[in-house]
Amino acid sequence: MKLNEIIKKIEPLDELAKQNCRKRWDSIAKPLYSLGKLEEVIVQISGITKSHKVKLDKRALVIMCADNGVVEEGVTQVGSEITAIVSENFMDMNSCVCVMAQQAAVDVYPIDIGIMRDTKVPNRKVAYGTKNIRYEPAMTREQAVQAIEVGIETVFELKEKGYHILATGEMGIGNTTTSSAVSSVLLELSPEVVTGKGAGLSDTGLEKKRKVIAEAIELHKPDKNDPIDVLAKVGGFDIAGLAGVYLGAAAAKIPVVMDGFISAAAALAAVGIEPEVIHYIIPSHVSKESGGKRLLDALGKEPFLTCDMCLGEGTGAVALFPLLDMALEVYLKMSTFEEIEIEAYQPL
Ligand SMILES: O=C(O)c1ccc[n+]([C@@H]2O[C@H](COP(=O)([O-])O)[C@@H](O)[C@H]2O)c1
Ligand SMILES: Cc1cc2nc[nH]c2cc1C
Repeated sequence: MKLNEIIKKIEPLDELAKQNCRKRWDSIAKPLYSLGKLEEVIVQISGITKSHKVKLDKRALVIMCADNGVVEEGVTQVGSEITAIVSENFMDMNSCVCVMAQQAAVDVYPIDIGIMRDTKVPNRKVAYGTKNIRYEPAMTREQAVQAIEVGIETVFELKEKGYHILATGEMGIGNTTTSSAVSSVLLELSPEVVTGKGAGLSDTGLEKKRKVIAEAIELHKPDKNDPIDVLAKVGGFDIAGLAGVYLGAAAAKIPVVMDGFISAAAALAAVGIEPEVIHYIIPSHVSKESGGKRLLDALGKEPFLTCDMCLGEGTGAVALFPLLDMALEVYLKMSTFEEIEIEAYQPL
């Protein structure tokens, strides 16, 4: 599925469906707007799906798994080999997000979009890891587009399987370095401001990480007005794949729940490619990673959850589903003022 054709399919949300959804909320026997963002998110989903009859029965988490050449520079606490190990654990439902997803009835779809060795994870590899951005662009522009298209195709495969809502997740040692680099360029903020410790880096490691990011940006000069250039030069296959998930979801009219820092960096790139995508994205939590809040602010999204999480894998996104379920139950099942009044006037 070609990126250019997908972009053309992305439309504004359906205002009539949103109005009908709002009417239903306003008829429910409770104070107006009293479920706040839980009401708004159901209205958003009705606009995305073009129907006030909102359904969230079938939900899938897409986990883009990939390695990053920049790990050679000592910007992470653990080595690249961990990416493959954790990614294969997804297949055995043996990771934090898998436990959470089972609890929230979310199906888990890990994808090997560029792990550095062969794995038992479904293979959509663009390459065996990216290049080290300190010396070379992470990937070619063609590879960035290919990774985006993997994300788009994944969405359409899941649509075919009947999924009503998607969530984003990723696994890739070193991907907070690439996400920070992408954020630094797209937000026009220094690496100091947007770069944190990722998965448990030391203070000296953090200094090194910021320096490596600054050097990579200086060397490759990514064009902030061209998000594909930014993804190709200082991003990763996982981030590009997730950007494709947002673009694909918007084209397929499927709501997509965004996870933490890496997922938000990918969202910023996707919105840079096609601004209308923003309306199809549902935020979940604010990552504890330094740039997490900055990215949400730039996307104009407020988190539902502030849990100081920074695990990745899609854990924050999956954590939102029980809340979405409660909101939808009230929306679908609660009596209206009219119904209650009629009951109240029934003779005893
Ligand atoms: O999503 C987040 O907010 C987040 C913040 C920090 C770390 N992570 C996870 O940790 C890994 C990246 O950390 P690092 O230090 O290797 O760049 C990667 O597999 C992510 O899923 C995720
Ligand atoms: C063990 C481990 C699990 C992860 N899950 C997401 N990122 C991770 C990083 C590490 C190190």
